[in-house]
Amino acid sequence: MKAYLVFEDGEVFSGEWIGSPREKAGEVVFTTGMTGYQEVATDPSYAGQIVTFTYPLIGNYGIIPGEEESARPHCSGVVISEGFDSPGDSFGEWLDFWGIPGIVGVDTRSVVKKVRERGSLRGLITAAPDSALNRVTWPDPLSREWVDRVAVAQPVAYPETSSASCHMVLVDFGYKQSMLNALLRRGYRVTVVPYHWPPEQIAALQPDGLLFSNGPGDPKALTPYLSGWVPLFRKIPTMGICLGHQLVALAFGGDTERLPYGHRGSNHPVKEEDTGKVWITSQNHGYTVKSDSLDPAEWRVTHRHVNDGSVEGIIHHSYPVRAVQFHPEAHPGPGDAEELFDRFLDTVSSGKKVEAYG
Ligand SMILES: NC(=O)CC[C@H](N)C(=O)O
Repeated sequence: MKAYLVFEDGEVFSGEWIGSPREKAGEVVFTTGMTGYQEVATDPSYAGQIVTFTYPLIGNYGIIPGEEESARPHCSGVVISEGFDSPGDSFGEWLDFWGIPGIVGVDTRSVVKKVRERGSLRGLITAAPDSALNRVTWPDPLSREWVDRVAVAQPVAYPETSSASCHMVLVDFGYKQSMLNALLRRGYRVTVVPYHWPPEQIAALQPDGLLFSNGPGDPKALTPYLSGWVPLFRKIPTMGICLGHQLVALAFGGDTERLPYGHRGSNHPVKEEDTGKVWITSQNHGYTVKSDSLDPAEWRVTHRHVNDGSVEGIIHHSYPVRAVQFHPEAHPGPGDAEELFDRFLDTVSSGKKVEAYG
């Protein structure tokens, strides 16, 4: 069956259907990872987005149980150059099962060039391109609906029973499984809590540390939930990742803005300002913390993107709070930055002050 990717400016790309035969709209983004299509599709941060894979062959190693980043795929659709379906564990059948449409056989280089030149654009995967733009309702990234769709509604404890003395609270905006795994692997007991819980309710759990998770949409959609966090940040070692990083900055009066077309992929170079070391990082974000929006008397920028100089990491001078825009848990992508968990958790377990883990 023919499928079409219709951009909001009217340009149409054609291909063949893959996955579920239903029309869906979303922000068209691209990811440059060479592998990891299953992790990308199940990363809750992609909710509301149509993901274009720049790697030309997708589906070639099937679906691998246990590699999901959450219980199901969340993206609105996928755009693929060449698809490969291995019988029995086919990416296309898996997308179909979960109701996600896709288009294959597309000139993805041209799609990516368009998004890079025009900036972030919305699009629609459809079988009827002619009247498509008249009937579409575009998803609103400033809606909290995206986070509500993917985040927990009730607290969940991991493992179910644990004698671990160190307790981490993961404030959930749509966390990736590998973020939770990174904590469990290091022997922590973790409670995942809904993002809308007031800080006092979270403090009552007596966490030794807080992790603010990744998540979909515009961080400013969450600003009503950020008041009251700063006093907690003063006392409890906290790390923010991706959306969590943006929210930590907003909670302290910083500002965020949209990048022209985002950073998504497993090959983003990030420089650690202190050491000059460059890590190759896994990324998936469309927004960024504005460089000059944080008070330098309070904050130091620890990491910057090598390509565009955007802020990739921050640390507070006196509170035990740090945050990174990239994904130290990787999945998909290289583990260069994984040591950040160890630095953070060192501080959590020893009660050391922030200076020790910069
Ligand atoms: N992976 C994430 O947490 C993404 C954060 C935010 N939704 C952005 O696109 O910038």
